Amino acid sequence: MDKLLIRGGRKLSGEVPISGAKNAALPELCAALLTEEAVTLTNVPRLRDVATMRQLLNNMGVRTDTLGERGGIRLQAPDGLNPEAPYDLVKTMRASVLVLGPLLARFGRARVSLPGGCAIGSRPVDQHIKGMQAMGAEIVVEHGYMVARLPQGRSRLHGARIATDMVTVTGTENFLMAAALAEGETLLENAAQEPEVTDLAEMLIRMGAKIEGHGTSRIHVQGVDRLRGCDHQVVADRIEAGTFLCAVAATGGDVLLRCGRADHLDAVIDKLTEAGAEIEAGANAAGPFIRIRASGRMKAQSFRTTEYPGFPTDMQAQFMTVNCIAEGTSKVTETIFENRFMHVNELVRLGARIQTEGKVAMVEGVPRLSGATVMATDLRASASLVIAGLVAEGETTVDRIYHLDRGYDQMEVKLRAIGADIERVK
Ligand SMILES: CC(=O)N[C@H]1[C@@H](OP(=O)(O)OP(=O)(O)OC[C@H]2O[C@@H](n3ccc(=O)[nH]c3=O)[C@H](O)[C@@H]2O)O[C@H](CO)[C@@H](O)[C@@H]1O
Ligand SMILES: C=C(OP(=O)(O)O)C(=O)O
Repeated sequence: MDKLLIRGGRKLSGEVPISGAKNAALPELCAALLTEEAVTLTNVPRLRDVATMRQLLNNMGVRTDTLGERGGIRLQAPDGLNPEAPYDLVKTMRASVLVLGPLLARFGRARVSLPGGCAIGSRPVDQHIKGMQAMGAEIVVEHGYMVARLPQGRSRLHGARIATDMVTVTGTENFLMAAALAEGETLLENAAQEPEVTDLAEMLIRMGAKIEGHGTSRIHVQGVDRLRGCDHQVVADRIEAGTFLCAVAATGGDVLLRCGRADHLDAVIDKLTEAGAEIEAGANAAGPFIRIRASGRMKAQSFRTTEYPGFPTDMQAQFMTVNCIAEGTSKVTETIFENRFMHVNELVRLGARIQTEGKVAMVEGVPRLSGATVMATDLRASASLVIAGLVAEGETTVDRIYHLDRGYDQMEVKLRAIGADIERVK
């Protein structure tokens, strides 16, 4: 099993290219199921989750070809494929649930394993099921699978008003894909406004879907009879960009994030600026960029995770590490997932002072952390430990980094290029 070995204490400087977003690429790979024509995605990040999604699609009969160096993937989903997502593939990646909407919309049936619980909480899919049922699907859960089909005599889902009990990102994405090919109009209330949802909607519109209101909490979809192929570039990963911003805020330095979208990271950038980092957003010939300059100790920042455009839960762990070595005490409240403080005990092993009670972590900043062996428990927890290792005195080993590889495109290579002393060991 791979580990990361980090010798802390170096400032970071230089340029980092930001990859395409995992959370946009995954639904967009699934959107290729909606048409028999070829779909080409570019800027797809090199991640374990992307490989798993490809495997899942290949297993159904979708052809996927890698194109060149720029993260290009061409997909073609023929008629008559096997609309099944087996447990072995689904268990490693919750985003597999995103095949449900497109399979039902195009083939009228799907058999998708329930994703099950994971390190950050129970993560049920009841809203996905409720929404598909509102669009006319019959769904039973048996032997750990969602077995979905259209009633006898129907060949398409129908439009519906879907108001979810909470804002759900993959739920909204599943409904968007299903509604794009349904008969009639769908109204999504309480829809997720995350940039990845908007990027998927833009891809679907390129495929011929009729969607309005994406990027707001009310999305209208007028279903069409068929969708066509398209070319689409995956939006930049705001969470990868935010993670590098936190790394520089923690270590100090001057780094430019190429292709980073500051407009998708307002809540994080506001907090980092209040903490004392200088952040500039702009654009050059290569596209948008974010530049961060940081020196000395940051000032601790309290925050509360909420849906976009609020502070993202996927940045909570990384910002907590910044708070661990900042001046002052901060209160971090996690409102999205029930169990997303798994990094706390590991950060404490590095010398952090954190107390948790339910959804709240109180972090008392300390002047320094000291290297130790720590264990990654989930994707963003891993990133928070890497940042902690970059500032800790001495050597830190981060074990179980397969979690990190699910969602970061060569993180250690990018960090080394800006001066970090970090290596992957087997
Ligand atoms: C692949 C992907 O895009 N993953 C992101 C997506 O996950 P994901 O789409 O799984 O997260 P959701 O937005 O659905 O979850 C929000 C909350 O709703 C609950 N819920 C959700 C659906 C449902 O049917 N029932 C239910 O109870 C969840 O348990 C959670 O407490 O959004 C999360 C919240 O921004 C991010 O942390 C993940 O990185
Ligand atoms: C929780 C995350 O991803 P997933 O929903 O794929 O588990 C994440 O990206 O931080």
